[in-house]
Amino acid sequence: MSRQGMAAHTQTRIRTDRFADSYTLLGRELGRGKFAVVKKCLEKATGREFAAKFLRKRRKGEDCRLDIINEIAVLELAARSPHVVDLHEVYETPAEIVLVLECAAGGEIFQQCVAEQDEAFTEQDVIRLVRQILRGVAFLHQHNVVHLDLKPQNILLTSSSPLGDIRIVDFGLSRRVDAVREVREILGTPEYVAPEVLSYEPISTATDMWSIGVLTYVMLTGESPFLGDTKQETFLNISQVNVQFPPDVFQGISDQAIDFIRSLLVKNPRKRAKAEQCLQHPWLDPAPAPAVELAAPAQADLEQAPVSEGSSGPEEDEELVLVASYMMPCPCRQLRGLEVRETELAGVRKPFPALQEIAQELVF
Ligand SMILES: Nc1ncnc2c1ncn2[C@@H]1O[C@H](COP(=O)(O)OP(=O)(O)OP(=O)(O)O)[C@@H](O)[C@H]1O
Repeated sequence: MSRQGMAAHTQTRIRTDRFADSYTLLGRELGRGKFAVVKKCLEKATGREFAAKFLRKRRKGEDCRLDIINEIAVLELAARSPHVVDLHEVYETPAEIVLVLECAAGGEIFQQCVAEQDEAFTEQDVIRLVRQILRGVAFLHQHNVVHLDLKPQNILLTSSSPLGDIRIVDFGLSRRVDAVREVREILGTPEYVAPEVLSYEPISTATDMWSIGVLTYVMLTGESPFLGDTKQETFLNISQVNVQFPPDVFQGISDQAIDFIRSLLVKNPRKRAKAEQCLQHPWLDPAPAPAVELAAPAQADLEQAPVSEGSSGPEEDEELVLVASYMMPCPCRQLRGLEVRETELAGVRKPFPALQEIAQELVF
């Protein structure tokens, strides 16, 4: 893998004492990727729960320690964003590096993306969560870092019921964009990669924005817009921007949501909306209601205002106000599980696959 755009240093002290002396592993795995397994653990000294990500240093016969150092450096840089998972500690053994991360107990948003109607996200949920994803990604982009693997499996929740807040994870493919001149290999997960990645054109912050367009489509409908029966079909759909918004699939979803997705699924990266612009899209940032004279609330009322369980700070308080201004009901999943839609692309595109069918592989 190209090392262009990768950080070579970290600030976190890398501990070489035994992880097991300070942490107890709990229960089953939280998840796994190609070269890592993530397990819940308890810090003995504090009783706090964390997620330990055990990363193999040797992969396919190659020493990949520097890839992990880059992942750590990006997590350090993003420590000030509340929407990126926190890095607590790092351990190293001869074979592995262990990242002790904040535990995002609500799991992957993927579960809700493919859930039945009752448990699936409503449009209001998606608005709140996409706003948080954009804030996290805008933070990275302001620091010239691209994630390059944004997909529902890498967007976690602090809690699932009640629906908590977003934590972005897996910075294994992240790069500094100012240092990347060309990409010699195709990075990312097939369904979410941008056309420029497939045509070996330069990657940029816009590459993540494409993935956010795909992600939003999946969060709202449970369907993957470009997924074909084969990787080749998926790539063809992406490079031709073969995207449909069938009325049955989008029943009950606002036109503004579709407009938002369209602003991101644009072939020319320069014409794609940027993270900061997206945050101002009317779908996410409705124009303020005409000024109405409201009686100022009494101080006592302010002090007793209820706090949302999913709230993690002043930013979420602001969101409560915005969410309250969206009153449109949205039965996003009315047609979930019914027939596959018939479109011109019926032979090419297929509905979102079941969890176990997802190939979480890199493309080379
Ligand atoms: N901090 C966390 N809290 C809870 N679960 C987590 C956390 N970090 C990762 N996971 C779970 O573990 C899975 C794998 O983690 P991650 O994507 O970081 O591994 P990876 O090996 O880098 O993956 P990939 O092969 O897709 O690049 C995630 O999809 C998620 O389900």
